Amino acid sequence: MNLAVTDVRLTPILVADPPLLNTQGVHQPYTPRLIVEVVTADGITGVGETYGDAKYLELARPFAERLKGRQVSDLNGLFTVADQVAVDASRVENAVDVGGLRGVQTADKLRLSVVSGFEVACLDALGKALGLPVHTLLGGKVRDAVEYSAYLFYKWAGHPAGVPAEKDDWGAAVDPAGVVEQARRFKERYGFTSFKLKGGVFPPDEEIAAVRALAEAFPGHPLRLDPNGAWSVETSVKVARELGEVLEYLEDPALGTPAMAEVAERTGVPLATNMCVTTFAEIKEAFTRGAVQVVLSDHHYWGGLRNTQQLAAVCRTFGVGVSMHSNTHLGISLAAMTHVAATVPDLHHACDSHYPWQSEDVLTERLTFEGGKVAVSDAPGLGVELDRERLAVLHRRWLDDDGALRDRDDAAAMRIADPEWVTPAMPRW
Ligand SMILES: O=C([O-])C(=O)C[C@H](O)[C@@H](O)C(=O)[O-]
Ligand SMILES: [Mg+2]
Repeated sequence: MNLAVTDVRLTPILVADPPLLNTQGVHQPYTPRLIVEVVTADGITGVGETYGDAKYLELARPFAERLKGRQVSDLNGLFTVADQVAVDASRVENAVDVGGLRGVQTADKLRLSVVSGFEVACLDALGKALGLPVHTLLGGKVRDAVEYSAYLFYKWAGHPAGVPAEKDDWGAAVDPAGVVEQARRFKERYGFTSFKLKGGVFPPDEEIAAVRALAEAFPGHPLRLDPNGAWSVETSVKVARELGEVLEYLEDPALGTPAMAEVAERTGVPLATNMCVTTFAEIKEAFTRGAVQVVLSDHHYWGGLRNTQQLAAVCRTFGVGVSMHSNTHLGISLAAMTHVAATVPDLHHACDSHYPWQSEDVLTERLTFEGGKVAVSDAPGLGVELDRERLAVLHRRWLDDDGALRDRDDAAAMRIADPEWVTPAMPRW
């Protein structure tokens, strides 16, 4: 068996995205992703996926060159390769990514996001070479299916008139009734029983009303609200007190560890985060101050599946829960999340996934949710197959773009509907 990497293919693509609202603005009609393929000397191809914005591509290209000749089994070596890839200082100057939706932005974190795409591709190739599923390479699954939550968004029925976009059949959701209707559809279509509402879009009282409406429509179902740090400590405390009884947890109500610690202390409502703890370096302060009770790992920016397992071990040590965060992603990443989540013993919260919002994929067969769960594949590797024709179509879209969509910019998309829109200063409320 020859596990040497002989070729690496990087394919940036643009995938359709509905007009989902968040505190920064609204999703653009197409969003960038990067598909990574690693080919071994034996002709086995492994696939991975990560962010596709220009700054990730810039790093992925020299990374791919350095990977050639290395073994797909040399997973630790991926971090050595990452250290050799220079990050342009201007890429980390703003200190936050996508207006903070992915937490702090550092050179290391950019590198880790790139590593994750290659790590998943190497694990897929290694698993195919050995005839073993990725979860076995990670030590073995402890469950046969992974539970996901419905990721509810306030949304418009369509992107602004005149903007080229794909249509979606979810309709609008801009008030409590719309949110409940969306949740019903999520339940009907996928069987989800946990619901997360992306907040920070409307004044807190409107979002409180939406969560109350969900609690009434789905009694006993776990509910979460995530305003992406849009609230002050006082507002967070008020919302936490009003919704404490019905929330499984409140996600990133306020920005930063000190603010989160104060909210946690004053309310006792469990707080989750994918914003204030996004790197190992941020753990110590947050955990010792009791600022977060659940860390939402994202294998993309934590540096892959094995780093996610390490994060889970640290969380376990401190008695902090762990679950999975999601940005827009395709089936390769859902498969990767499912494999790693299957190996985490104490996963007590349904994971987040944007996947139901993605009508397009690069797989021959979409992954499916049954009863809100994705079955853990026992096929070699990730258990997914790339659809080259679809990949080519979505890559063509990326090639044809003038650059406006190659970097995610929710504020720019919002300005098309509202030319006065400026990214809100935080806290917004
Ligand atoms: O849980 C979160 O904070 C996210 O999923 C961040 C995402 O960027 C989400 O807000 C989005 O896609 O609008
Ligand atoms: Mg979040």
